[in-house]
Amino acid sequence: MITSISIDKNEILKYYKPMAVDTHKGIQGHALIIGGSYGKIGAVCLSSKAALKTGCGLVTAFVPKCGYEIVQTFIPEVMVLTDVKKKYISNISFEFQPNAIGIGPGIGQHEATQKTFLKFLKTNTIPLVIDADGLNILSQNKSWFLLFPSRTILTPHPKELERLIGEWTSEEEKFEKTISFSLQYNVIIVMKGAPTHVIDGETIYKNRTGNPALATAGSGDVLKGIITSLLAQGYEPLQAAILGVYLHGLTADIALPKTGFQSFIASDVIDNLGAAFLSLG
Ligand SMILES: NC(=O)C1=CN([C@@H]2O[C@H](COP(=O)(O)OP(=O)(O)OC[C@H]3O[C@@H](n4cnc5c(N)ncnc54)[C@H](OP(=O)(O)O)[C@@H]3O)[C@@H](O)[C@H]2O)[C@@H](O)CC1
Ligand SMILES: Nc1ncnc2c1ncn2[C@@H]1O[C@H](COP(=O)(O)OP(=O)(O)O)[C@@H](O)[C@H]1O
Ligand SMILES: [Mg+2]
Repeated sequence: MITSISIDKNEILKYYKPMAVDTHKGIQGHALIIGGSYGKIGAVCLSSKAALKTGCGLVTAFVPKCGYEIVQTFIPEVMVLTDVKKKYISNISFEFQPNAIGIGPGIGQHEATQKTFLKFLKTNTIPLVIDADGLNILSQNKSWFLLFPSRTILTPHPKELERLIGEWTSEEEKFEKTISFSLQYNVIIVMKGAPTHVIDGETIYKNRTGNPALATAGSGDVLKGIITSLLAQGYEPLQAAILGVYLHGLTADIALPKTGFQSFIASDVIDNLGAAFLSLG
C-alpha cells in the first residue's frame, strides 16, 4: 500500500542530530566525492564544498589529474586524490575507509570511466550516493543494477530517471515505475524536480521546501554533496536523503529575498546552508 508523507520541519526534527559538544573531525565522518572530467571539475568542487558545509569532518575528492589544482584552489579544506589520467577517471583507487561515497558529478561517460565504475561497484561496500553521469553510465549497462549495495541512494533529475526506468505516459505511471525500481533493487530514489520526491519502496516523501531559484547549473551537484555528507555522519540512508532535500530547498527559500529567482546560483545553496541548519533550532 502506498503511503505519502510530507518532508517538513516536523518530519526533519525526527531525524536531525545537532553536533555533540565533544565531537571531533575524526568522528564527524569522512566523505569521498568521486567525479569530474575535463571542463566539469566544477561539479566536484561544488559537491565537495557542500559536503564540508553540511558538517562532515573530512572530505576527499577523487578527480582526474586536471582537477587537482582547481579543487585545491577552490576549497583548500578538501583533500584531493588524482587518477592517473589527465582528463577523465580511469582507475578509482584510494587507501582509506570513507564513511560514505558520492559518485558521478561531472564524471563523463568515457569507456575507461565506465570500466573502473563497474570494478568499483563490484567491490564497494561503503554507503553510496550515485548521481548524474554515474546514473547515465548505469542506464547504458542495466545489468549493473544488481550490483547496487542495499540502500544505495540514486539522485536522478527527470531525464536521468527516464534513462534509468524508461519512458512514462503519466505522472501516475512515473511513480509506479520508480516505486517498482526502488523495491526491485532495494534503493532509495531522490526523484529531483519541482517538487522533489524521495521514494523508498511504497513510501513517497514529498519535499515542501525549495523554489525555481534552484533551476540553475550545479544545484544537483550540491545536493549530492549534502546527502553524501549526512550519510558519512551516520544518518540512515533514508534520513540522509530526506534531510538533504529539505536543507537544499530551504537554502533557496532563505536566500530568495536577497537574490531573487534569477541571480541565485549553486554556490548560494552552499552559502545558505548555515542559516538552514540554524533554522532547525
Ligand atoms: N559546473 C559543472 O561542472 C557542471 C557539471 N554538470 C555535470 O554535467 C553532466 C551532465 O549533466 P546534465 O544534467 O547537465 O545533462 P543531462 O544528463 O544530459 O541532462 C540534461 C537534460 O535533462 C533534461 N532535464 C534536466 N532537468 C530537467 C527537469 N527538471 N525537468 C525536465 N527535464 C530536465 C533536459 O532535457 P530536455 O528537456 O532538454 O529534453 C536537459 O537537456 C553531469 O555529469 C553533471 O554533473 C552539471 O551539473 C552542470 C554544472
Ligand atoms: N523549479 C524548481 N523548483 C524547485 N526545485 C528545483 C526546480 N528546478 C530545479 N530544482 C532542483 O534543482 C536541482 C537540479 O538538479 P540537477 O538537474 O541535477 O542539476 P545539475 O546537474 O546542474 O547540478 C534538483 O534538486 C531539483 O529538484
Ligand atoms: Mg545533475
